[in-house]
Amino acid sequence: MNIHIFQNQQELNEAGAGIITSLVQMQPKAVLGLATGGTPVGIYEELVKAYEKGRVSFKSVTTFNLDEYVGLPEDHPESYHAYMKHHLFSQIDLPMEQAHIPNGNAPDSNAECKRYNQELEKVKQIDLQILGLGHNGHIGFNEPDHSLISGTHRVELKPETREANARFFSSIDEVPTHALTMGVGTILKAKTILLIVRGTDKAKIVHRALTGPITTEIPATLLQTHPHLVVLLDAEAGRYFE
Ligand SMILES: O=P(O)(O)OC[C@H]1O[C@](O)(CO)[C@@H](O)[C@@H]1O
Repeated sequence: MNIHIFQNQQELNEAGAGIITSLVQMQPKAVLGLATGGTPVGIYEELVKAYEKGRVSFKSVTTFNLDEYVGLPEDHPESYHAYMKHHLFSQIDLPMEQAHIPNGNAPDSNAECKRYNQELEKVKQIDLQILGLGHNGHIGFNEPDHSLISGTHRVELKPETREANARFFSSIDEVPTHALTMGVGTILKAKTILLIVRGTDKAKIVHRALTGPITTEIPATLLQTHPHLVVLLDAEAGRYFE
């Protein structure tokens, strides 16, 4: 595991975008696993800048998003479809048929999860999986539980996750109760995982996740088993590592 701690957000964003850009430059057909939420926004901004400067092209890249809310229309501003379009896809040359996001509005969630798993199986491996971290240790929307599911599945969001994400909605009642998420098995199969964590409020959980006993009650602890885990922390999130 490689842990890097940055003194400011810009340095972290540039480092994160630099890792992704270098990969795509070396491997134009790279498969990227993408995350949403507040954490990767600055990194996506830097990726767009790199694209605009002609330093990288995404025309042969394939992407798979980690998750999507169940029941939010795709054009709802807080759907992860809308998020990806806004922060990245509309600003780069990635062909949309190469971008995959679970369909949270599919009439049959199980069939949709199966379809997503089949799409994932068509690519041999995700080359680089970007991950944020939930306050309760979730990765993707794999919430703490007695056991975890390997492939894409439907989950009920924990109250603390809905509370944390309520900041993006006008009230907590609008936060969906369920989501579709890639499973931990798929996440751990990625060749490299790039975990990004920011803020004092995540300092304890990221330290616990990366240094404490492995347990499904803190899904991110499973990342300790990954052979190529790169962790980017801001100084606030990294305070217990110093
Ligand atoms: O980056 P945030 O908004 O703190 O969210 C943490 C994680 O939880 C999620 O909202 C659930 O997947 C992710 O989008 C994010 O990586």
